[in-house]
Formats: sequence, C-alpha cells, structure tokens
Amino acid sequence: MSASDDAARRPLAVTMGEPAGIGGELTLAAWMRRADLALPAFLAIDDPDRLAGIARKLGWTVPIREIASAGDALTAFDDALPVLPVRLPSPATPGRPDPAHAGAVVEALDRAVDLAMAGAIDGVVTNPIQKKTLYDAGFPYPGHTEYLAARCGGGMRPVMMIASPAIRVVPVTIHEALIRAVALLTPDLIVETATITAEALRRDFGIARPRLALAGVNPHAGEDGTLGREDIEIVAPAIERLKAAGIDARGPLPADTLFHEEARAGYDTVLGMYHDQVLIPAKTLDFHGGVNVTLGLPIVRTSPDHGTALDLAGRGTARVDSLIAAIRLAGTMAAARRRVSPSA
Ligand SMILES: NC(=O)C1=CN([C@@H]2O[C@H](COP(=O)(O)OP(=O)(O)OC[C@H]3O[C@@H](n4cnc5c(N)ncnc54)[C@H](O)[C@@H]3O)[C@@H](O)[C@H]2O)C=CC1
Ligand SMILES: NCC(=O)COP(=O)(O)O
Repeated sequence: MSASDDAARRPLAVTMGEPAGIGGELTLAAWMRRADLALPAFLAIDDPDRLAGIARKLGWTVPIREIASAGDALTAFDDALPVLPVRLPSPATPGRPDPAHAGAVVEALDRAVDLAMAGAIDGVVTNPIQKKTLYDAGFPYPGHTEYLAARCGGGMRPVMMIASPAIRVVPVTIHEALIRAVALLTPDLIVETATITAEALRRDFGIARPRLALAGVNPHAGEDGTLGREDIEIVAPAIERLKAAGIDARGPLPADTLFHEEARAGYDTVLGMYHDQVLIPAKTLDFHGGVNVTLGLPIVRTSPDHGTALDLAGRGTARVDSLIAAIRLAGTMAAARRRVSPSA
C-alpha cells in the first residue's frame, strides 16, 4: 500500500480558526484544488452556514455537506466539502473579530483533538486564530501549541517547528516576551526541546541522523563571554549533554550567520533561543511554503505559518499555499507514523 493510499484511510480535520480571518476561504480554496493537487481527504470543523456564505459571496462553487461522523468524510470529499458542524452564535464579519465567537473557535479545536486522540482522523490542521481576541474572551493559553498539548494531556512539552523546503526552525522558548524568554532558558529546556526535535525528525521527517544547529542567545554567540555569559553557561552545557546522548548538535553558533544558503546546507534544523530569532528568517525565506508543526504531541498537528490576515479577509485573494502545505505535511506525517506503528 502506498503512503497516499495509507493516508486515505482516515481524513484530516481542518479547524475553523478565527471566523473573521482568512481561514474559511482558505479551507474552501484548498477543497477546490483537492483533485489537481491530489490532496489527502479532509473535513472541516466549522460553521457550515458561514462556509456556504463565504463561497456564495466569492462566487465559488463549493457544495457543503454536513456530516455526523469523521468516517463520512471519506465518501463525501470528492463531491462536497464535508463539515462537522460547530455553529457560531452570530454571523462573523470579515476583518472584525468578535470575542463572542471564541467559544466556537475553541470547540472546533477540542473536537479535532478528541477525534485525533480517538484515532478517527489522521491529524489536525488548524486555521489561524486571532490570539488577542481569544485572550479577551478568557482563553488562558498563548496559542494553539500550548493549548493542544494541554488538551492532549500527558504533561508533554510541545515544541514548535516551522518547516518549509528552504529551512526548518525550532524556537526553544515560544510565545514569551523577549526579556522573559532569556530568563526562562535553561540547559534542561534546551536539551528537552532538542531531543524532541531530533526524535520528530527521525520519525516524522525520515531523517535517520538529524543534524541540529543551535544558535547562541547573544550577538556573536556571546563573543567568548564578553557580550553576555548565557552562551557559555546555558547553551554550551546543553550541547555537551546532547552530544553525550548521541545527538548531532552544534553550537552555540552566531545567529546572524546561520541562515545564508551555505550555512543552511550544514544542518537539518536550527534551534533558536527565542521566537523571532528563528521565525523571522524562516518566514522571510519561504512565507507561503512554511508550515507550523507541533512536535512532541501524540497527534499530528500542522498549521499554515501565517496568521489571520484580517486585512485580506473576505476578498478571496489570500494565498492558500501554506494551508495546502500544512495539509500535505499532516498527511505525510500520519503515513510515516503508521509505518512505524501500523495499528496507530
Ligand atoms: N497558527 C496561528 O494561529 C497563528 C496566528 N497568528 C495570529 O494572527 C494574527 C495576525 O497576525 P499578523 O502578525 O498580522 O500576521 P499575518 O500572517 O496574519 O499577516 C501578516 C501579513 O501577511 C499577509 N498574509 C498573511 N497570510 C497571507 C496569505 N495566506 N496570503 C497572502 N498574504 C498573507 C497579511 O495580509 C499581512 O499583510 C495575530 O493574532 C497572530 O497572533 C499568527 C501566526 C500564526
Ligand atoms: N508565530 C507562530 C504562531 O504564533 C503560531 O502559534 P500557534 O497558535 O500555532 O501556537
């Protein structure tokens, strides 16, 4: 059985995301391209009336089929966009998020995680959320990454990776204010993040001996301690522990010279010490081909690397490439995991 046959046994689920953002039109656009791109089957966990309204407004022909269970998606997918309904309490206005919609946004995530944990779907592809709007409604997590880990249970540490054909990057600290991110860095955190990353590169990306490059925190990786001692006292000891554990880890390397073409040829993934250190180069090198993957979870979760793009919402002009890359990668990861554990 080929990887694509294998992945076709169960659908993926694409969540609603911010209803005022571009997520709905991207879900519709991905479904419209399902045949020419041979996409794995997916269902939407979303408000069917909202999706039908977007399609109508944009003049797109997308039959919406409400389904009762994930299994129904496989038969529906060729002819219609299968939707497990999560209804909004009021219509969404493109570009204008409403905290009253937060309950439905989170319910869509919860249903997706529950289906994935129960083995009814192959993985979760999340449309972007408007983080501040969820915070205003009382959502206590910084983003999907942290919420999905909590929802999956088991106390695992979630690791964020942005992956594209150009580069893979992992921020060791994720959604943290910069000043706090540096304070949170410890050798244990770096070792745990790098170990989860190496394991995922082997299992999900088929890289037998992953090469990790670890960026220093400070300019020039601290210039021998004269520009800050964190690289000597925190990053370097972590790298020694990783090497002792048999992981191919290098650094601390000056971040400013880690991202040019020749440097990128020397590693499989860069670990940066804070969010923007690695997400800026990753999104600059390939914004539309980038996928946000959560490593360390018992389920497959991917997402476009971009956000809600409120400025584009409702126009039908947002590029669907990153959502399509996220759907593809989720299918590939699910197939890779099934090869390792055929009963999964
Ligand atoms: N996985 C998630 O849920 C993510 C959520 N966000 C959230 O999204 C919200 C907006 O974030 P921003 O920083 O403004 O980033 P953004 O990615 O939404 O927008 C940045 C710029 O890129 C453009 N853009 C984004 N996606 C595009 C697409 N598919 N095609 C064409 N152009 C596109 C936008 O029009 C805008 O000019 C925030 O609340 C942020 O937290 C951001 C990143 C990921
Ligand atoms: N900058 C990436 C990002 O914000 C995505 O976060 P998450 O919602 O996937 O945790």
